[in-house]
Amino acid sequence: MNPHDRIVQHFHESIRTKQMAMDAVTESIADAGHLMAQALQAEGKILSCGNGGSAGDAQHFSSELLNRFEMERPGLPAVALTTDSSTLTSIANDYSYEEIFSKQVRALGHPQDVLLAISTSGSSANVNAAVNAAHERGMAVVALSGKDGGAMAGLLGERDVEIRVPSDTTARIQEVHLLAIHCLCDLIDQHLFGGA
Ligand SMILES: O=C(CO)[C@@H](O)[C@H](O)[C@H](O)[C@H](O)COP(=O)(O)O
Ligand SMILES: [Zn+2]
Repeated sequence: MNPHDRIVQHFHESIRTKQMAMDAVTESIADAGHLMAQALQAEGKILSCGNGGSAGDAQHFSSELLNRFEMERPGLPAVALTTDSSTLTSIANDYSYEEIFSKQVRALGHPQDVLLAISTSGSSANVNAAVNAAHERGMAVVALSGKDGGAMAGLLGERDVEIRVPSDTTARIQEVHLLAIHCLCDLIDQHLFGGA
């Protein structure tokens, strides 16, 4: 297939996935936005984590809370657990890669906080360990996943929200995750600061 046709195929697949996902995840995004806004209103913060492209999404989300999304408003408390290379490398080196997020959750997390756990497969051990650590700290979890939800789906409880993208393609799932992240930012702003 020539480059032009490959590009068109990616665009068509992405459009199709977003169309399909819209019906599947709208309610869960609304629930997650409400949960996060309530946490922030209660002086809580949002911790976020993920691997690879999802680490980028974790940082994208935290930056839009700390700085701003579209509305002029004060910064909101958020921490991406994917950025501090000294912390990440020392935990991986001294303990294991699986603990790079969970050890941070245990150090930073409080019951009024929320963890945004991002994994297209739902089977990344370090993200799932962070989910368990968040529960130990009494925190609620918003899971951004895909495929069959992976092992992460089985870790979630009543207070948690799962936003599972109905696709088996990692890149397509990530493209919907980013759209969901922007919806969450908008819902938080609307909930906390009203009107556009
Ligand atoms: O961004 C991509 C693929 O589009 C990759 O970097 C991807 O994030 C990595 O393979 C991750 O390790 C996948 O982890 P997960 O989404 O299954 O938790
Ligand atoms: Zn990617």
